[in-house]
Amino acid sequence: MVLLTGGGTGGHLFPALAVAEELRRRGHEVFYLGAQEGLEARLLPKTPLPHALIPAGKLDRSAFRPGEAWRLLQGLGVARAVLKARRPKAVLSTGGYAGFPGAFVAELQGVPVLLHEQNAKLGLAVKLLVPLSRGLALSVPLSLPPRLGAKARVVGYPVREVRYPKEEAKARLGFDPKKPLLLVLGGSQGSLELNEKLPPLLKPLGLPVLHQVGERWVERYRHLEEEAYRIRGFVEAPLAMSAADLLLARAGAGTLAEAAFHRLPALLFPLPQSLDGGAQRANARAYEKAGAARLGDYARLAQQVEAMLQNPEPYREAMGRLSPEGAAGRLADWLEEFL
Ligand SMILES: CC(=O)N[C@H]1[C@@H](OP(=O)(O)OP(=O)(O)OC[C@H]2O[C@@H](n3ccc(=O)[nH]c3=O)[C@H](O)[C@@H]2O)O[C@H](CO)[C@@H](O)[C@@H]1O
Repeated sequence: MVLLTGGGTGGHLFPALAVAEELRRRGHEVFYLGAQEGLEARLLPKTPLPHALIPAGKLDRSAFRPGEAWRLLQGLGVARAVLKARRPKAVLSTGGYAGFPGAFVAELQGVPVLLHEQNAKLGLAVKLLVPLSRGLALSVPLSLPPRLGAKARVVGYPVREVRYPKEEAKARLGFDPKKPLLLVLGGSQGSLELNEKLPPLLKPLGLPVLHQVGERWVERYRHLEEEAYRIRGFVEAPLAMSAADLLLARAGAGTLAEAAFHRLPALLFPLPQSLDGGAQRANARAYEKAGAARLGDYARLAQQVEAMLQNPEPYREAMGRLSPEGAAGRLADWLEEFL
């Protein structure tokens, strides 16, 4: 049995789910440990995965918050009980505050723990867990101090490797299969900036748009909905990315890895440095440098959209070169070394 843990946001949850699926395909038993208040609390009950949801205090670099510390302590207690009952032979943590308690307890008990970092920078949970871990799987090459570098292997970002034929995907989403489709993704929580700025700029273009605004904002933006401009709280990403001809998005590691898998050209609006320490700006620049995406400019958006729709091939090819295909398999291979 392999215990998978990680979440809070989609960027930490979906890679773990991709690995869970791969392990089950290979005949291994898996169990998922997530956080009560994370995205996983909503999604896990819709999967066939056995799971438990625990209290998991949010880790914060800059401040000590007693409520969160108390939840973390409670979470460590529940994680201990889950590990005792399930007796996993290996643990994979994809980080986020949800991925800390289970992996930390496992490390203290001597159970082999593998970590997966999605971004071009180590997150706090991964940083705290790495000293006692047995391996650090990376999405992209990082320069690390030698004692961490010795544990690290680049495996890529595990994505849900499901593609649909483009016209079929458009029809399934209720769009005209013959027209180009723009997809706006604000990340797993939605992006207020994209929600405010993009509709007035995109609507005059008269192109079909699927705009994911975030579950908690869907009522606020419902009034924007039109026949050709659909508002959704959350979309099924493999279907939406198969259908789309151009992506307008933040620059979360997950969204970008999936765009690469789907060879989907992208216009990127990374989170400001102050909100994530610069991870998304670094992600966006790497994709731009590779020729797979452009940084979005609200002042010139119409020209940017038109140019990319007219000549998508160079972007599609560059996205294809960045595709993380096989990452879930490589992580499953590594976990199997401990079984
Ligand atoms: C605000 C914040 O802390 N953002 C971080 C968070 O991003 P966040 O979780 O928002 O973003 P990512 O782009 O990495 O991942 C989102 C995931 O959710 C999926 N999805 C999203 C919307 C939707 O409607 N349907 C859907 O399935 C996407 O397909 C993707 O798999 O984790 C990422 C990976 O650690 C980081 O790079 C981001 O900086």
